[in-house]
Amino acid sequence: MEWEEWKPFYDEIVREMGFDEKADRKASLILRDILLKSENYTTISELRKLIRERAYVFGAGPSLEESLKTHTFDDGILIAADGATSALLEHNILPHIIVTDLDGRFEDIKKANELGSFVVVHAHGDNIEKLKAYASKLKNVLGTCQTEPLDIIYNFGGFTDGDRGAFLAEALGTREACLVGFDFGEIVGKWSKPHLKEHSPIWESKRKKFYFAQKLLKWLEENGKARITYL
Ligand SMILES: Nc1ncnc2c1ncn2[C@@H]1O[C@H](COP(=O)(O)OP(=O)(O)OP(=O)(O)O)[C@@H](O)[C@H]1O
Ligand SMILES: Nc1nc2c(c(=O)[nH]1)N=C(CO)CN2
Ligand SMILES: [Mg+2]
Repeated sequence: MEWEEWKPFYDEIVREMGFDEKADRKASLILRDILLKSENYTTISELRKLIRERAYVFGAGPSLEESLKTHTFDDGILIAADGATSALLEHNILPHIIVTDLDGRFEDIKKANELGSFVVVHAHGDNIEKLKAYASKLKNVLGTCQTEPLDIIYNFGGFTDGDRGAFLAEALGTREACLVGFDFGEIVGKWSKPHLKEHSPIWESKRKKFYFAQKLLKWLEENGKARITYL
């Protein structure tokens, strides 16, 4: 998704969610500084080397568990949205790429990163403290933002960790993005937040996030090159 295509979605998201666009822009500059200082950043060309015809993108919906029990996922590149990383690790599956705004279980993200997962870290106005605490502790980080892209900070489009995973798969050039554990609906999967012990009824801000995630995935289905499928 190009910047001009993303901007109208972003404007609506800022309005509806009540985000501070200036803080989002500041977060992007902060992440850039951290990555430049730590020299731990990577580029889209490095990630493109991993690409396969099929990408599996794992969301944190309740159906994820059953899918992990019944499929091997050995015929594609594996992209985990944030909290889904913990579920994959529990099933001894290491994602090639993790897409996160750093509000998942950091110990699991760090463990996967040490074992070889690339981490796509998203900067926004509400995770500046997390960026400062964690971004320099990772290696092989690709930075993303939701404001104008910078030299080493990319914007492929997409809002939540899950739909950004699908937009990343498209940007990497996969032919098919198969979405696993993307249930949306009324129940939030227990991997979505470190404090959740069980799958939980949806709360208001999450409902809005799911609305935009679905709207963006519909756009991708209609306008992207990759075929979007659901498991
Ligand atoms: N029922 C569901 N429960 C949880 N995640 C889901 C569900 N259906 C789809 N997903 C996708 O899986 C992704 C899991 O990411 P996660 O919830 O960890 O982070 P997030 O996008 O940062 O959300 P938040 O900002 O609310 O923490 C979501 O972004 C969403 O796109
Ligand atoms: N400013 C801001 N931006 C975001 C936020 C958020 O909570 N605040 N959450 C996201 C992932 O769901 C993506 N972008
Ligand atoms: Mg997250």
